[in-house]
Amino acid sequence: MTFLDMLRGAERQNRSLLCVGLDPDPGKFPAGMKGDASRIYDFCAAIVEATADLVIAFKPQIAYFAAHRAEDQLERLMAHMRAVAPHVPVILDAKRGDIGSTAEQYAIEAFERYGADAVTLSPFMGFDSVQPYLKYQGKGAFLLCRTSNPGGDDLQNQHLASVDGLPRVYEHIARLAQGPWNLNGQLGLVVGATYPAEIERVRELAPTLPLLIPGVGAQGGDAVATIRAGYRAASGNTTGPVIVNSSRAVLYASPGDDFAAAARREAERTRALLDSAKAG
Ligand SMILES: O=c1ccn([C@@H]2O[C@H](COP(=O)(O)O)[C@@H](O)[C@H]2O)c(=O)[nH]1
Repeated sequence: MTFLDMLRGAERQNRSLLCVGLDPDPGKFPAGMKGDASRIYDFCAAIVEATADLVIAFKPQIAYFAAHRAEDQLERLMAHMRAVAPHVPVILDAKRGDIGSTAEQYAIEAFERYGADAVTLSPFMGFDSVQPYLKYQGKGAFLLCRTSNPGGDDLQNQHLASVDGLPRVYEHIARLAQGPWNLNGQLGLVVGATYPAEIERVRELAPTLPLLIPGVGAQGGDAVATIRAGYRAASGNTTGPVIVNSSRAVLYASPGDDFAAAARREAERTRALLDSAKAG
């Protein structure tokens, strides 16, 4: 089954557009675990178990594991997600981007070592830096397009004088991903919930691509505006799904031992908000 099939299946089965991001920070764990990096797996596994029926995807952010020498815990977590939620795709947020030979190694890391269904990539180094990931049939690759941080303006919002129509960089990325770069229909785009107008523009330029949209919750992105800008009711397989990520707001909904139950409540609340915005 391809990443896109899984995504559509999880959206249907869990009636959700919410992706729970797994950004484990031991400094924010509840009292019994606080500061203990050896409990990263336990913390994330509890979140996964509490939200497995509420999400369209999970998105572990690799930096939060690597920074604590916890790659082995990420491997265990990937296996756990497969066991607890086999219908939910996992997007490894790695933001890789390097020359082809190195990209081949990063692709092995994402798809063979961790068994991810999709990965996030920087398109900055061009198509040959993306191509190695596309050799993995059915796997997804999300290119950073219009990111959620204010500094995204520094490059992504600049005009490209060398391209017809003087598009902004993020518009050019969207066109490449919808068109010539998308050899086997594996590409998607990352667009920040903090910029609904740009989500709308990207949706216009890339109508069939899945959009991974971080920035609701802790970054203050507007969930309702996000859905209005990026969600289009499905017509067959030609409409690109939207995947709205929230990490810290879900993970740290309570500082106490009830963190998993609180995460579930926050995930339910966000899922309902996204769902209600589809109607409006
Ligand atoms: O443009 C981007 C691309 C990726 N991210 C990642 O998403 C989560 C957001 O976490 P929150 O706690 O919900 O703010 C995090 O892993 C980022 O690395 C992003 O925020 N913006």
